[in-house]
Amino acid sequence: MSSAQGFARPPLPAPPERLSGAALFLDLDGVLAPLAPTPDAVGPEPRRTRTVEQLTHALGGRVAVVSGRTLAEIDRIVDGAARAASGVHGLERRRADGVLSARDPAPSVKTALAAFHDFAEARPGVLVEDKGLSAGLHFRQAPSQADAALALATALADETGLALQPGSMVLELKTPGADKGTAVAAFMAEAPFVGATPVMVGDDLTDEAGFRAAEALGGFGVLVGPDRRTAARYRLENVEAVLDWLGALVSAAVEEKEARA
Ligand SMILES: O=P(O)(O)OC[C@H]1O[C@H](O[C@H]2O[C@H](CO)[C@@H](O)[C@H](O)[C@H]2O)[C@H](O)[C@@H](O)[C@@H]1O
Repeated sequence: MSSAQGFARPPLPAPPERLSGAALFLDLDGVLAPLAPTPDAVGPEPRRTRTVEQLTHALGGRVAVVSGRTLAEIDRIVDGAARAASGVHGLERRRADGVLSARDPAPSVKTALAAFHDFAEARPGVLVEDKGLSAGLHFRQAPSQADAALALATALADETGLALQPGSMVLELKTPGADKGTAVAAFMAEAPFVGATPVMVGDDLTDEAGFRAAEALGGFGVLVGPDRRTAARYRLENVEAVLDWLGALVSAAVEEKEARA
């Protein structure tokens, strides 16, 4: 992005197509799946499922989906292909060996949900998402409500102590205490991730914590979508480019294994 757009640095390059000893942390919406009008409109897609399966195999299991969605939603959308996964912005996690852990939901998530439902009732197109550990207020289909939604969510965050997580045409109030960075760090302390180079791939503000964690642990972030102020070191244009790049990583890992055999 140019200095005329607010900061001065060269455009971010595309990531390398060969990564030895990498661990991949993949965001879901906007990275593995194109954005859709509503959360429910995103469903399983064979190329996505195959790519996550092949990558997991090629990297010896060092792949996790790290999403704002719940684990149940991740499993629905990637059709069970993600062995390791973290849901609700780091608040719940399934290790590669299947062990589950989650924060206790803050009781005030229910207060936020009630207020979001009251808000949505009077505003066609606004949707409320109940994720247990967090409450989401979606306005993709009612963009004129963005300012009012922000005012409500900000006031509720002040009142309840819930963490405000802005996303793509969504505002979430979540149980405090974790983010995608803490999820990446937790995976990296366990088998089969320990000792690998973490690579976080994401598009959203919630992914910045993951980019920073990957950098701090000797790896890097890959931003998906338009360039912006970011902690990521590389950039890919869209979901199609992500799937192509992951496919190239699979081929390179297979070649490397064959050369060693
Ligand atoms: O961390 P992610 O995997 O990127 O999840 C972020 C949020 O994704 C979902 O909402 C977004 O995608 C929807 C479907 O494309 C879209 O309709 C919505 O406007 C986006 O904000 C999901 O519903 C949220 O729970 C996730 O936090």
